[in-house]
Amino acid sequence: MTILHCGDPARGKAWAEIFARDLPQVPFRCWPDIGDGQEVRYLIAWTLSEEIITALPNLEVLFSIGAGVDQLDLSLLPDHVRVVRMIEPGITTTMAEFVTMAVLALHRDLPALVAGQRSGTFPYLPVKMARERRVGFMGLGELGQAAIRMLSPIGFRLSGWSRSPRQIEGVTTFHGADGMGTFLAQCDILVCLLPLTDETRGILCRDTFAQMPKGACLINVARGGHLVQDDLIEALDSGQIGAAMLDVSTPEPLPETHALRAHPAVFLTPHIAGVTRIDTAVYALMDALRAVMAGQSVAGDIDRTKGY
Ligand SMILES: O=CC(=O)O
Repeated sequence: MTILHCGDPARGKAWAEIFARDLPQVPFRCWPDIGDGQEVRYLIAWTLSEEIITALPNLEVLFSIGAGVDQLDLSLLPDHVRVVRMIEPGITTTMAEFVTMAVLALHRDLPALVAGQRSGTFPYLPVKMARERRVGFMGLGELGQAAIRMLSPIGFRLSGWSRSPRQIEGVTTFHGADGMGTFLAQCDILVCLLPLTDETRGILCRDTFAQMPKGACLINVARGGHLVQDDLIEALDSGQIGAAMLDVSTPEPLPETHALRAHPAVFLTPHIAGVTRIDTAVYALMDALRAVMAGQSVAGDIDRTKGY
């Protein structure tokens, strides 16, 4: 009953040592050193290949190294293989910190201030207080709720949209297709933290931007596939969207000549908002593995029919 790590060798080495100490009954191996492939019941990976899946005929559970699972080609997996995403304090905290930074940066017009520094105009822009700014979250899962908790004491007016109804203290919530228009109409800053599925691909598009207040801002810390990049460029150029902070793009990184790279109203970061931490994720992984071995459900269980 072996667990196989497939990814960054430094992380694999560190985790192998911690497993040997804390969960010695589950041998921990690092790809490509799989030993007897028949023994591997558990795989922890960021992406999948046919070569890996073919080498593991008795695989039972795939653990994602990340919070999302869309980067794993799940069609390679037999239907019975359970998929568990990573829920760990390192990702949650770094994501909440990043979103807080991004919301504050857009709230205080940082892109325009930086552009003003570069051009030497140093514009004296009107200043609003947090209680005058409406921040809306698309996606109210683990990461969205953590960011909301961090932002809440600053005083922003918080709202959220999700596929099915959610109640969160201090947050005005909307759901489903019917709730989308009303939600968007009151987003001065929109934060996307949705899982990427067939339904959410391209959700940040011309039609969505048109329903937001003129000059509203966008933060995408989910996946590049949520955003129709050409629609964003058009919305930025028309002033419908005032500024954007994008931690993800298609592809990553964007080509050097891409219009978003040099756009004065856009901040791009290299998919670094929420980071799986070597020192915290290993304990979350061991907890999830212990629960799985005891036949229990875990918070990160993925419904493979829904994709999240
Ligand atoms: O994008 C990062 C993750 O899925 O954790």
